[in-house]
Amino acid sequence: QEPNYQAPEQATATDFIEIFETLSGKHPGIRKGHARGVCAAGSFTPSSVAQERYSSPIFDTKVPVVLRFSMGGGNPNADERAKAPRGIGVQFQLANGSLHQLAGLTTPMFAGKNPEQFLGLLRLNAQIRDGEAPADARANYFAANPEAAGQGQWLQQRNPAAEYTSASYYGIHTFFADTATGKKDKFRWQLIPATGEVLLTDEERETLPADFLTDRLVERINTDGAVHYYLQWVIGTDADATNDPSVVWPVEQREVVNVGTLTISGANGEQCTPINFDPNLLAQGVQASDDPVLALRSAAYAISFGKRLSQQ
Ligand code: HEM
Repeated sequence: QEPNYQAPEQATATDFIEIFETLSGKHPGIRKGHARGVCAAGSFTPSSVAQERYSSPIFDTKVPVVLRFSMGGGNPNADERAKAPRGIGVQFQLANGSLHQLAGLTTPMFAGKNPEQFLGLLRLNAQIRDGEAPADARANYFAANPEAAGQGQWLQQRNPAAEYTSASYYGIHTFFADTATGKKDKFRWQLIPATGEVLLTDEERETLPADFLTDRLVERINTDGAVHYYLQWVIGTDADATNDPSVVWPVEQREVVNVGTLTISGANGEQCTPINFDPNLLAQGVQASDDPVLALRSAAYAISFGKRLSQQ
């Protein structure tokens, strides 16, 4: 039978949990995605611009945050020198007792316009690895599913960041925020390191060990005391897609609102271990868009969380 290199018609959360295990093996008690990572903690200080413009309690006052930096994929020993996506999870612990969460990547786009395209790519990667499909099947897949190709191209075009704290992170999906005047802003969030992006040199990519990011994170905080990121909301126009995470908005031509500063002052503890960084856990005043990838994530994270807590 001819192998099928097309995107599947359907993609469920369980399909993803299965393909992550096929690609990365069974790792009981560990996250099924972004398996390798490190906790961090700090605070979020809202900007006065955000306080005036938005009604959400996210911006009421300075709040504690718990974070996790990670390598994409289900391998708990993932090579940190790889030109692969990295992630950040952030939990804002609001004064009113509610939570707000972010989970973003170091790429400004996702590998697919919908879960089906992403699942098809992951399944094909497994087939190619196992010799069940020729390596050039990926080019055929991208010809039929061009939206799945952009993230890999973007990653190949640059070295990964030198530290977890010298990378920008992107929310990728579209969200909506209630303004103080009763309107809605359509936005995508991004976290920009205050001291700028720093990438690995080619030499470092050859000489560093496969695990260096946690050491560098701990050293950075010990040396500098704290690390700062600007949390920015890029405001979309009617021209910008709300439901397609493979498309990057033209940020240079858009209004960018500095909504606050994220400060990281500790790392390598256990604070993030009990957290499921579900990106649909949003504080009052912020809503998810109709992005089908965002919608699917909650179920996948819940399955992974349940398995992790029950040592599966
Ligand atoms: C169909 C699409 C996706 C699936 C099936 C998926 C699945 C998963 C799973 C199962 C986990 C582990 C969750 C846990 O055990 O706590 C995870 C973690 C993560 N994902 Fe996704 N994901 C998808 C898309 C995305 C996208 C679009 C982003 C970024 C915008 C993203 C960012 C992250 C991050 C940062 C983590 C690590 C969270 C942590 O540190 O606990 N994922 N993903």
